[in-house]
Amino acid sequence: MFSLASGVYQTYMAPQQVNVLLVGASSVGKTTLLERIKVTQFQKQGVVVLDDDDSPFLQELYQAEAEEEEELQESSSSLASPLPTSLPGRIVSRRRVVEPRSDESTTTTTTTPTPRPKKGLWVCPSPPKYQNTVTDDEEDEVLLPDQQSLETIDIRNSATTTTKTTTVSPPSSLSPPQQQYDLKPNLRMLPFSKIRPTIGMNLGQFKNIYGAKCHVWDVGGRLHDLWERYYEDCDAVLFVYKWEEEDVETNNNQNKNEDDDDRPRPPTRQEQKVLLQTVRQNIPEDVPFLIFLHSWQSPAYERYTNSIYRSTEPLLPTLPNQALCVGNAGTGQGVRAAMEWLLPLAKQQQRVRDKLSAE
Ligand SMILES: Nc1nc2c(ncn2[C@@H]2O[C@H](COP(=O)(O)OP(=O)(O)OP(=O)(O)O)[C@@H](O)[C@H]2O)c(=O)[nH]1
Ligand SMILES: [Mg+2]
Repeated sequence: MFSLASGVYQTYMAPQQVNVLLVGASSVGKTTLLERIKVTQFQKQGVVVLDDDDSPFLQELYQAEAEEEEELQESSSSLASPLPTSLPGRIVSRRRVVEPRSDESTTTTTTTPTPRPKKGLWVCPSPPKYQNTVTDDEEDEVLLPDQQSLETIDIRNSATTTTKTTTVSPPSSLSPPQQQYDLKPNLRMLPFSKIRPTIGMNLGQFKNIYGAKCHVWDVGGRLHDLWERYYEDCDAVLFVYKWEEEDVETNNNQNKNEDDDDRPRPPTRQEQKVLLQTVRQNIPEDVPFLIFLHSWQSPAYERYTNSIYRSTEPLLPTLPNQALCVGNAGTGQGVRAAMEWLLPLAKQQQRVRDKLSAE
């Protein structure tokens, strides 16, 4: 009887499981991003994925795009006009955006008609709610800091070899000093010094983010030959691309952290692009694909957002389920926005796939 009940639960009521493949070159901050996701406050309910051009949220995006273009025009005449500092993350996607549930403050209707983006790309500023919005008190999906664990699986031998390392709550003096975004109450991210190069794979398991049980596979950059083992089973891809103003070829020495001798040198733009193309070519178009432009210079990041988009134009989305998001794993900037784009869409696409295969 129990097995019948659990079968019914698994089939009809259990949250959908979404497998997210987290890849990118070595030392670009994938594991740091995973650690950030662990301490980020996400919504538990699902959000609705919309295609509808007339949604209030989209109207808001169009408005933001129009304002940004105006700003750009102004800034071309006066050079030093920084972007507003209130945008913790941005998403550019070709087609879909996520519509928060109606109780969210972002669904404000605009009375005046707003022009559409001219570039054919949607620039999505994170709604104001992303600014340190720690509102949900329920804390059941992420382990407390002193229980945090990083499950490392050695994929070179087989998936059966599993080692588990337990990490301890970091002393406050070690935590990154910058402003933190969307941090869960009473949690702190693992300090950078505790994040070591990944030899194998780290698995992050989340009980409920946007109504989905989420598994994040963080696969080490130096083992990129083995990434293909994961392509078939993933429902979404999070590709971390480290963005810097200058290519590392010209400032490699500045990039090297002290006591990081076991780390490979940071990848060049060209190396990252080749990797990105390789992964992109192997992932079907219907699988949501988010490029997370990881900008380490968080405080100056708002000032550079536009130049980031311009200098990374070849990365801009060309496929329907692809998006580009600028963020920072160290501070959490843009992380919530990225997951809010990725997970609901992954859930939706998974349902479409299941339906098609059942027919
Ligand atoms: N200042 C700063 N440093 C960061 C940030 N993210 C990562 N780092 C540093 O970069 C190092 C490498 O980050 P990881 O997350 O281990 O990189 P990775 O992509 O997982 O690398 P592999 O596991 O080798 O593939 C960390 O130990 C940090 O010291 C960031 O947002 N800001
Ligand atoms: Mg790693």
